[in-house]
Amino acid sequence: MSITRSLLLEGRSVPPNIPNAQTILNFTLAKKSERTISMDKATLRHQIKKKRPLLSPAYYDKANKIISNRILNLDIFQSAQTILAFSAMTYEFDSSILQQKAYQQEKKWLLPRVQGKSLSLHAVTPGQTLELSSFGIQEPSLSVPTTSLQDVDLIILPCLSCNHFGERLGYGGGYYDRLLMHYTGATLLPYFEKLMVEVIPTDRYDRKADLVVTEKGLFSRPHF
Ligand SMILES: Nc1nc2c(c(=O)[nH]1)N(C=O)[C@@H](CNc1ccc(C(=O)N[C@@H](CCC(=O)O)C(=O)O)cc1)CN2
Ligand SMILES: Nc1ncnc2c1ncn2[C@@H]1O[C@H](COP(=O)(O)OP(=O)(O)OP(=O)(O)O)[C@@H](O)[C@H]1O
Repeated sequence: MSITRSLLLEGRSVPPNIPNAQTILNFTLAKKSERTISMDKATLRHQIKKKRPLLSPAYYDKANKIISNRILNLDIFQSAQTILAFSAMTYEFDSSILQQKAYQQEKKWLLPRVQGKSLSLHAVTPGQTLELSSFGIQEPSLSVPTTSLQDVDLIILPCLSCNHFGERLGYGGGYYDRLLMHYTGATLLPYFEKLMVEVIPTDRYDRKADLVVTEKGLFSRPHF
């Protein structure tokens, strides 16, 4: 029985400023489950990081080429004028083939730079020198002009793992979750089938990618 109900049954008045016991319980359960989700994410990150080096360089190379070709054929890529991609770390999808094509088609190619808790978006030109960040990522230097998120037509997302529904697991910084909160355009998630899982732990901030592109095919998220 709730505290409120037992107070009422006893004929006592309920102080208006004390939260209902059920509310407190719900809050506690919600908090707990957020902690559980975050622990599940950490466990999955650990598992995937252990698995990545076991796959052959030939697998990554072949899958990367197939995925790149699939993306080059997509309307969403062909029509995008301004694309936000990322500089690949080891075992990540490498978008170099797409970048070359984008320049040939006079598209703007943006790379993110970590700025505290957020990402600034910089338009990089062919051959431009990048800087190694503290996370070990090649980033544009601060002096490279920034572009507003509103001008981005397509975001190519990085991940450590994902599923065919477009749910992604990143490195745990929450950078893309925060960025995507302010973005309404298209998102693509290129990834390797062998590092994907069926269930990705997600919290209320996680947003699904519109389209997952793997060496096996294209997977778009159901709209319901
Ligand atoms: N290529 C790439 N760039 C990106 C991201 C990403 O996931 N991939 N990010 C996505 O948000 C942002 C940077 N966020 C990051 C947050 C944490 C770690 C991290 O913990 N790195 C490990 C080592 C990584 C590895 O396994 O090689 C570390 O520093 O110990 C990396 C990136 C912006 N740029
Ligand atoms: N918009 C937001 N506002 C507040 N907290 C957020 C927001 N987005 C994510 N977070 C929090 O940031 C933390 C890291 O999030 P999460 O583990 O999902 O990162 P990730 O998706 O793996 O990383 P990334 O987005 O950088 O690839 C979580 O505690 C999450 O709840």
